[in-house]
Amino acid sequence: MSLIADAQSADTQFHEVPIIDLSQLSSKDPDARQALVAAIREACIRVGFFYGAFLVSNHGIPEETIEGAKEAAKRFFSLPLEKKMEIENKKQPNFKGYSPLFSGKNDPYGAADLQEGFEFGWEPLEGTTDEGNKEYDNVSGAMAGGNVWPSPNDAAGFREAALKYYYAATALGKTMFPLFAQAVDAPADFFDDKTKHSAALMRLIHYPPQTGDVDDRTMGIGAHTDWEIFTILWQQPGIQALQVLNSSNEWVNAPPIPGTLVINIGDELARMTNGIFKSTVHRAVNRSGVERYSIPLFFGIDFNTPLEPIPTCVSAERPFKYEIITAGEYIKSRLQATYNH
Ligand SMILES: O=C(O)CCC(=O)C(=O)O
Ligand SMILES: [Fe+2]
Repeated sequence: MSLIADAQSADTQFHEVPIIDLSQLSSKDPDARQALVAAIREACIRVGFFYGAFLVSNHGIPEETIEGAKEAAKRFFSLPLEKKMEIENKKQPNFKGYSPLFSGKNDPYGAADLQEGFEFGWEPLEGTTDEGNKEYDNVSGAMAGGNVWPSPNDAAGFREAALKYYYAATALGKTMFPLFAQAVDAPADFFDDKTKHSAALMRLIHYPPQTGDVDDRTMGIGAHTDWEIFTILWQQPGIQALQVLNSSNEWVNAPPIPGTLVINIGDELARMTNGIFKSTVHRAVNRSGVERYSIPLFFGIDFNTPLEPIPTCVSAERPFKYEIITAGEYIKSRLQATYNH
């Protein structure tokens, strides 16, 4: 069946987030590849979220890299507020840096978010090679501007640990673009010329425990969709916080599952697929009584690239329904709406 016919006949109800085994991510076996592409297509049409499971192989983000980033985040967030505010995101043209508690409001109809975060994009790390990213250009367009970091005197090793995770997660992400392309019947290399510069933004998030006398409306992150092509999310083991909205407006829990990462579609890919792939609403609330950390990597197409339709996703009966703007213009407008509320 064609992609559009598949999308029209799909049952878009779900009561759990599907698990897809990505161990065969780089397999050259055509049958294994086809099965994987079909599973991704089905999950992205129906749910917009899946757990990428790595039952046989590791996902390429070593446990010590995850642990290093989480520990670095812990140390950074425990700094005095005035230190963190020196690199406040609102002082930067592209909202990189630190966002304090209640500074973001992801759900315009909800309360401000009970979380603090630190956001950054690609930059080289001395003494390592990151071959895929040599052409990176962060000087032009809507998202121009580099990263800001806490002083090494305050947060020794923070930048190194954060960038190490970033490289591992973007390397994994690069292997996923061909899958998403094939899942919409586009050539496997469809995203290659649109992802030369790693327009991936990584966020370290700290959710204080939300206990006692708290407003029911308060969320760690209010109901929202992500903005890029897809997100790779690491969530702290053992704590239920993330929830995904189904088409009956019920919140479906997406607890952490060991050996998996959560992968979800963002608005850029929903737009490029003309709504065939879902950018699904989700939220997180930490009522566990203990601190929670999570690390999303939001992997978009290059900021100066327009969000144009993928040809297989439009037809005479299904014309493109979005205004064409660049990825950078889109991301910048979402950042402004979230932090200048
Ligand atoms: O912390 C989580 O589990 C979700 C975070 C999230 O949805 C986001 O930052 O966009
Ligand atoms: Fe999100």
